[in-house]
Amino acid sequence: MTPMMVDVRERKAMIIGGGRVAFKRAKLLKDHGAYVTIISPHIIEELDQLLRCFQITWKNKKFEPADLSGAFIVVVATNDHKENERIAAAASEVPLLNRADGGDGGNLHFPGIVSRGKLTMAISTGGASPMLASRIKKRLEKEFPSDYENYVAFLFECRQLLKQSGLSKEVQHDFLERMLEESYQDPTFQQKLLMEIHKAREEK
Ligand SMILES: C[C@@]1(CC(=O)O)c2cc3[nH]c(cc4nc(cc5[nH]c(cc(n2)[C@H]1CCC(=O)O)[C@@](C)(CC(=O)O)[C@@H]5CCC(=O)O)C(CC(=O)O)=C4CCC(=O)O)c(CCC(=O)O)c3CC(=O)O
Ligand SMILES: NC(=O)C1=CN([C@@H]2O[C@H](COP(=O)(O)OP(=O)(O)OC[C@H]3O[C@@H](n4cnc5c(N)ncnc54)[C@H](O)[C@@H]3O)[C@@H](O)[C@H]2O)C=CC1
Repeated sequence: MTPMMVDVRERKAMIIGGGRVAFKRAKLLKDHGAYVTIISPHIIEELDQLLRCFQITWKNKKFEPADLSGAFIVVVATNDHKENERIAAAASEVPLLNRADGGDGGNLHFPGIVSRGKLTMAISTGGASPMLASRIKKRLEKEFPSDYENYVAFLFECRQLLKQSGLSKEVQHDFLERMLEESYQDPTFQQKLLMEIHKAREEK
């Protein structure tokens, strides 16, 4: 498996199954702007609440191949292995196919994810130990607390400013390196560096 980032905005995502795994995938895909449809004769309470809060379609029925029409991504997440096999075979033409049960035919695994604004860390063990992925995820969540996203936003702002600055590549590179020094996690120092970049741009 090759790690990649996929843009699912305004793409059709079909999730077959209505349990805990379906809930996790529906939330993730909806958060990233996909049009999500759940196909399952039964859904858990958390999923029911998610449907009420967000625009997610629920087809209260068992899977049929016609359900896959126009799908960009299919998540096979029923608790019936034979049924999962049948769905995966019917979805062979769908660009992205995930099998929550790890069975054959899929070309996509969901990793453990830690997001801090524009920073994304994804952990996959390739089926060796999802629990290890979960442990590593918890370690990363501690190492990068939720306010780390502000620092990432600062880095983004600096880099955008530099790219439009007309400053020489060498000077840009110096700033790009400097902004990674630990002191710039402090908002006061961030402001100082932003002002320095503005000044360098004006004096150019
Ligand atoms: C192939 C994959 C499916 C996919 O790509 O969707 C898959 C498959 C299966 N998982 C199973 C079980 C568990 N999965 C977890 C946890 C996570 N599982 C995740 C991903 C993946 N799991 C993909 C591979 C990625 C990889 O290997 O690293 C994580 C990383 C991301 C996420 O799910 O969001 C998330 C951790 C991060 C987080 O916490 O966010 C736990 C632990 C827990 O819940 O604490 C258990 C119980 C312990 C155990 O069984 O090991 C079973 C057996 C089911 C059964 O026995 O019925 C199968 C089927 C099989 O055996 O392959
Ligand atoms: N990726 C992961 O993290 C994990 C993956 N798994 C795997 O994912 C699968 C689903 O796990 P859970 O969500 O915990 O199961 P679950 O038992 O909570 O839910 C299964 C859902 O499938 C639905 N379903 C059954 N037959 C169907 C059909 N023909 N058409 C449509 N829907 C149907 C049921 O109504 C139910 O909503 C399991 O096969 C398991 O092997 C399980 C745990 C973790």
